[in-house]
Amino acid sequence: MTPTEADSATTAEADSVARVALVVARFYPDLADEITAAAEARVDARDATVVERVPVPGAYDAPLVADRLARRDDVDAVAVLGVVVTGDTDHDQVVTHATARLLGRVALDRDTPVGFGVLGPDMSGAEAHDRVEKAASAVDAAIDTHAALRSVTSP
Ligand SMILES: Nc1c(NC[C@H](O)[C@H](O)[C@H](O)CO)[nH]c(=O)[nH]c1=O
Ligand SMILES: CC(=O)[C@@H](O)COP(=O)(O)O
Repeated sequence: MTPTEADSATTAEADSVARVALVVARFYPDLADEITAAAEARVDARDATVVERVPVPGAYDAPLVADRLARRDDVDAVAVLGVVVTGDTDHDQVVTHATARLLGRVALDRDTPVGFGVLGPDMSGAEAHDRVEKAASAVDAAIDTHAALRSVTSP
């Protein structure tokens, strides 16, 4: 292989590595740590790379940060991770539905995949613990959507 061929092969390889940003709602810190570890394992399994990890206080605070990250040229996809647990009121419904809706807007406005890895509503902490892998699968969804976009975008 000539140096020029080697360079273009390296560039093509770099181009195919999805660059993922993680936004982590830390409202329940232990669960957030579990989900982050699982999400980073998914990134590794996909031969992708984490370009940024940004903690936010709660799920509802994630869309603004996801939007800022989705504007960046070095971010191919964003995954938002967190847990919304049921309390005494319907606060969990309000937070989860608003977060989901706003994150959908980020994806469309920024033309960037935003994986939804927020567990809840109608969920206890124990149930969330059992669903850590489901939250982490938002990474796969974001990477797969990035690949889908590449396949349908005109050169
Ligand atoms: N109850 C939960 C929240 N609530 C907090 C909001 O997400 C937000 O931080 C607050 O309203 C200030 O903007 N967040 C979670 O992630 N999980 C919950 O169970
Ligand atoms: C339990 C929580 O973290 C949150 O969903 C809010 O709880 P509450 O409905 O009791 O205000």
